[in-house]
Amino acid sequence: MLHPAASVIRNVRVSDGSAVDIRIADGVIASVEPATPQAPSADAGDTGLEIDGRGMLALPGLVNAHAHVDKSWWGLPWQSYGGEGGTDGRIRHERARRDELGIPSVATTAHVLEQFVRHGTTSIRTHVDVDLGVAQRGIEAVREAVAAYDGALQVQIVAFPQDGVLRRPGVIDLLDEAAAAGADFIGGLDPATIDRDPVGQLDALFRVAADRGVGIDLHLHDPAELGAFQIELIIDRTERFGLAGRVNLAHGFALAQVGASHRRDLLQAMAALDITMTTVAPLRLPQLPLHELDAAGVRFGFGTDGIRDLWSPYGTGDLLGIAWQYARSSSLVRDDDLRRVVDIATGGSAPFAGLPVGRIEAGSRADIILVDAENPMDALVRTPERELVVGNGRVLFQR
Ligand SMILES: O=c1cc[nH]c(=O)[nH]1
Repeated sequence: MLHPAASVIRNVRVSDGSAVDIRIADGVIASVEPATPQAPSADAGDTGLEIDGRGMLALPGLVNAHAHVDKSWWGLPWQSYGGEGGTDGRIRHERARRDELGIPSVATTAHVLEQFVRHGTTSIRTHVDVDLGVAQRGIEAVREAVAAYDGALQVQIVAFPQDGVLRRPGVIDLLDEAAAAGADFIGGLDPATIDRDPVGQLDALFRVAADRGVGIDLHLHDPAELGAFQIELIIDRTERFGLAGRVNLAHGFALAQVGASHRRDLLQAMAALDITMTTVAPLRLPQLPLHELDAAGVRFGFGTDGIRDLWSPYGTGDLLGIAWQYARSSSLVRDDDLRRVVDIATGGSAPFAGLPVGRIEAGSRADIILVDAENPMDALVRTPERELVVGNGRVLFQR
């Protein structure tokens, strides 16, 4: 894939409203200077493209902190959902149909990455199914699809036991193998309702993570008190296995469903161990409360979840759209809150994803998007098209 380098993006506005030129060298922002009237040359020259930003708003690249890039049918004809509901119903549907669709594959993963990129995502944490059917095949396909970006797209891999851990003997060994082979995290899934053995699943996962020196990023859909009980088990093990700062709770619906005082206790304990969260801002459920997470110091990021896959046909790959959904369904209207949501979406509070914080400032990785918007709040509430997407100083998409 040809992604030409950019040497300067002239005449863009940054979040304080000032007009600047952003100079880029070796994938990094070299300087942010007051805009000069100079006309850009269309020629890439030796150092890279000079791009006219036409007064648009520059934001750091979006961070998609919870994705499933391995399991989409994007690029294939429409696939009608024919499975049952619920987590286990969707798992069975996926396993019944993925082989006939050639999932996982490099080609379908490449389609998903392309959708993320054209919507401004430059960093991704993706869960990738590891189970008795596909073993490490999904991870291999994802690595190959990502390699086409030659470092312009940052991707972390979570080896994800979508089909369960203890109920499928052999899966824990596959997770161990994935961790030994370089997966950044191992995942887990509803230890109580999928394996029906929360202590057993969590002990097994924490042992592998501690032995292999990787983190844990665990899907927890289980609701209310059942979910909260498992969060307590996770907190306890994070401390005992010495994994502070390396554990993420994906979804964690329970946190928004238990009573305020129980939530406060959980958040305090999570913050003390830097247990982070990712949310896909589910429409039908209460959102993670922004002010309470911020007050406790629990960092969180947004994700798209899987898009157009055998779990659900929904999803466009627009992470800013997920941030919009979160803000809107949390009834956030004040500028400070809207700015904070944009800050989270652009990675301001997601270094937990092991990714550099996105900033439009000298020294930051040159992950930059341009949108035709007045300011970050306007960009969030209108989610305008992404006009330009630059990753690691290279032009990944231009409208
Ligand atoms: O467990 C889950 C949840 C959403 N999407 C998935 O692929 N798996």
